[in-house]
Amino acid sequence: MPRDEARIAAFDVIRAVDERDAYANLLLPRILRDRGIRGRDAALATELAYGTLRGLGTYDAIIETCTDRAPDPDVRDALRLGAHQLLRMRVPPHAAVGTTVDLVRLRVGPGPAKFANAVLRRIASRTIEEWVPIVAPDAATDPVGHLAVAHAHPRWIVSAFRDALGGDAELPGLLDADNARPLVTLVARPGRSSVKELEEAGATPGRYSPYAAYLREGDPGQIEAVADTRAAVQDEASQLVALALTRVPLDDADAAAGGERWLDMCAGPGGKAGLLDAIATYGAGGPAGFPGGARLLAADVQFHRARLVWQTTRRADVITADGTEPAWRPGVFDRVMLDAPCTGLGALRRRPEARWRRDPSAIAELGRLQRRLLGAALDAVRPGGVVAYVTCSPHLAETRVVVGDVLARRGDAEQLDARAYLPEADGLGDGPHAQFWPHRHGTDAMFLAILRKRRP
Ligand SMILES: C[S@@+](CC[C@H](N)C(=O)[O-])C[C@H]1O[C@@H](n2cnc3c(N)ncnc32)[C@H](O)[C@@H]1O
Repeated sequence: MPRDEARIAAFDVIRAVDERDAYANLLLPRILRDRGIRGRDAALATELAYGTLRGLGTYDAIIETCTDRAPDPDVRDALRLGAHQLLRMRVPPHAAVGTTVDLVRLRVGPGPAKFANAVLRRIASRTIEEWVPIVAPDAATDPVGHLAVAHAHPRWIVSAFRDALGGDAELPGLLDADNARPLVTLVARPGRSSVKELEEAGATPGRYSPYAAYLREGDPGQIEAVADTRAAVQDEASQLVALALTRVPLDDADAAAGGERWLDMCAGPGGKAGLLDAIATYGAGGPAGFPGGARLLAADVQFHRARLVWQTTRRADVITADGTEPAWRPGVFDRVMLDAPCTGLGALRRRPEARWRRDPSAIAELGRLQRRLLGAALDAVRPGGVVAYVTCSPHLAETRVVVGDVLARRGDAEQLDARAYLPEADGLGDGPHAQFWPHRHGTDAMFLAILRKRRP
């Protein structure tokens, strides 16, 4: 019988994530390439690995109900993989059970295979709709706990999303959007590529960003414009927050004199810097857009991430520097992008295991760093200049609270209505900040606040 390469690959990825904190989105492509797994088998391995990792919380609750002793970690990983096939994929039960038992026999041994067989049969006795009321807290008395198990998210993340959304109504939609594979979105960097060029390579125009194109199938790395950094993979909200910064008018004498100076303070790996570099050089390409002729300095505290920025930009100056101990003179920049280090809770759909790894205790420390960086960004910008504070997280403690605290502490900045610079998108919230959402916009949950430094 031929070896079930797709399931073996998925199992090996799940084991590596569990055992040594590997990143599935880095490891899986390597395993597929090294083992020559392509086409439908590669697609199956991806769905098995990513789907299982996303659903861990739900599957573990069900496995616990179906066992009288805790399984060894390798057996538990196989049971999780089997549970995903039984409960969320259209794999016939006999095939899901049989292939998982074979996998346990191959990778662990014959004794555990018998045990796995018994547990999987119990799991297969109910559908996911029947299991959830059994293993999840009651929805009426503990709605957050219920959603956490039903939609496979840690409870603290569901709570944080509920706070950021301001209620329960949209929560199931948001959690479902996190569980779906995101579209691959490309950016055609203006002056260097065009949406038309990406369309010719098989993509379709994006919904919001004038530079976006969706790639429904195929490897983006094979597209010529992507291979030579004229285009790139970039979430549409990421494109829009960078564009928004360049749209804020600086209608005063300082801006008119000579070209503008821009700073991207936390630039690695260079998604936003790549777009800002192209707009700085060639202009935004639209009637109201920035006309070009600016100079971008891109910095990151980590050398290897600064290197990635250097590889993806053309004209920008790129340095390794700590934004909290600036390597630049204060008050010299017209526009500053601060895409702050954050929990990344807005991009959970991209990294299947990330939700189970994030630790709420990191928020306090990140919050201190975010406040210091935002203070430093305001120091770096000249009076009349603007700062974009961006996070790929909707968590209030990383977004509104940080901006509110920094504004309250210093009297030299005011918040603009960021939504005014994002006319393409609605549903961005009550302002003055803008909050994108996966379930509303099909983008990451990106947050943008725009601050203007007051004149003395
Ligand atoms: C959210 S990522 C930026 C993503 C990037 N703007 C993009 O679009 O590709 C945050 C970055 O901040 C960097 N960073 C963290 N602390 C920093 C500091 N004190 N100064 C400068 N960069 C820092 C991290 O190395 C990381 O690359």
